[in-house]
Parts: sequence; C-alpha cells; structure tokens
Amino acid sequence: MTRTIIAIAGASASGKSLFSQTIYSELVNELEPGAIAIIEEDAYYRDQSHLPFAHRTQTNYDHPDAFEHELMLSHLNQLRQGESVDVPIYDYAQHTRSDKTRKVLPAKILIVEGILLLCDKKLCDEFNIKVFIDTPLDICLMRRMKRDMEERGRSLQSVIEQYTSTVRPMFYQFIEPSKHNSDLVVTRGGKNRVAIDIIKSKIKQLLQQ
Ligand SMILES: Nc1ncnc2c1ncn2[C@@H]1O[C@H](COP(=O)(O)OP(=O)(O)O)[C@@H](O)[C@H]1O
Ligand SMILES: Nc1ccn([C@@H]2O[C@H](COP(=O)(O)O)[C@@H](O)[C@H]2O)c(=O)n1
Repeated sequence: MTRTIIAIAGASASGKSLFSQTIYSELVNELEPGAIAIIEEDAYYRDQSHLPFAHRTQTNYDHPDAFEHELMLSHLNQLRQGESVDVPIYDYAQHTRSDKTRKVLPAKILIVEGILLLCDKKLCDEFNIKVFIDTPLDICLMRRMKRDMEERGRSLQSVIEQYTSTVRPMFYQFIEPSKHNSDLVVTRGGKNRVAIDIIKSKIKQLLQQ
C-alpha cells in the first residue's frame, strides 16, 4: 500500500498546528476510518526526566539536538510498513516527556508538523509533500507570548528571555533556511483557506489512486 507523509514546518507559533489540525479535523469524518493520522515533532523532544528541573529550563529547545529525530524516523518507517507506534506525549510545563504515550495507527495519509522537520535530511527524505508556513516573526512572537502563558505554564519574562536567547537566533540559523527545502510556502498560516483546501484536495486525490 502506498502511504503519503505530509510535513508541515515553520516557526514556533506560525500556525502549523492550526493548519494541520484544520485539515485533519475537516477530513477525518469524511474519509474511511484510519485513512489519516497526525503526529507532532514536539512529541520527540528528548526525555530529560533524569535532569533537575532547573537544568531542563536551560535547554535550547530550538536546536536540532533537542529532538530525538532518530526515534521519529524509526516511527515513520514502522508506520510506512503498516505497524502502529507509541508516540511519546510531551509535557511543556515539566520540560520533559510525560510517562504516557499515544498509539498511532498506520494511516494512508500521515501529517507531521514541527519547527525543524525540514532541517533534517534523513527526515526530509521521508516526506512526500513538504509545506512551510511563512508567518512574520513579530506575529509569531505575539501568539507565542499568549499561548505559552495560557497553555504552557510560562511567565512573560521567561517567554521574552527564551525568545531572545534561543528561539529567534535558532529560527534564523535553522528554520528560515529550511524553507528552501519545502515544496509549498503558505502565507497567513492556520487560516489560509485556499492553502487548506488545496492540501485537502490533494489528499483526496491520493486516496483515490
Ligand atoms: N492565522 C491565524 N490567525 C490568528 N491566530 C492564529 C492563526 N494561526 C494560529 N493562530 C493562533 O496562534 C497560536 C499558535 O498557533 P499554532 O497553530 O499552535 O502554532 P504552531 O503550531 O506553529 O506553534 C494558537 O493560539 C493559534 O490558535
Ligand atoms: N520544554 C520546551 C519544549 C519546547 N519549547 C518550545 O516549543 C517550540 C516548538 O513548539 P511549537 O508548538 O511552538 O512549534 C520551540 O520553539 C521551543 O522553544 C519550550 O518552550 N519548552
């Protein structure tokens, strides 16, 4: 069976999750059961439970080394071969993996979303369609402040410090250059209706083949 992996990359808070979840939720009930699944790169942040909490707050979470991409790659290979996988569930407040996992079944269409997906050559080789969500960084920062304070247990000061020391520099070093590895660049992120409809049509076309 042919399986298609669609990568959605872009800056933190650019709208990757909203874009991916919109496509997924609008299709999931329309398609045959198990046709589409979704995985977040964030689930593959390295486990840091062996480190004291204070150390975990100092990790550079925007550098490729923060991710266990080898595990993600191995999961993508297993899914391609029709096997289900147990994807870690990440805890942003604790800066480490939780002790829970989520079972993902091998779907014909797999959407993966994350900041550094298109920086990794081995991962890139696994993706059949590569999308980059291109949102101005000042808008991303405003969204991130709100989200991290409301949903990820952060203070305003910690968001600003982390943004200045790692998030912004790593964006320019790794994420922005990876835009050139994409097939499609999407402006206006999670609410670009035309782009969402184009990807949905492509998915339906792939499922008819
Ligand atoms: N086009 C948009 N307009 C307004 N808010 C948006 C838009 N795209 C995303 N958001 C909001 O910004 C925040 C970050 O978006 P999210 O999709 O989680 O980003 P990412 O997955 O890239 O980190 C969320 O609260 C989301 O609802
Ligand atoms: N413990 C952590 C782990 C990650 N982050 C930040 O998450 C961002 C990636 O997730 P998005 O949903 O925003 O794409 C990344 O920029 C990391 O800085 C964190 O703050 N703490």
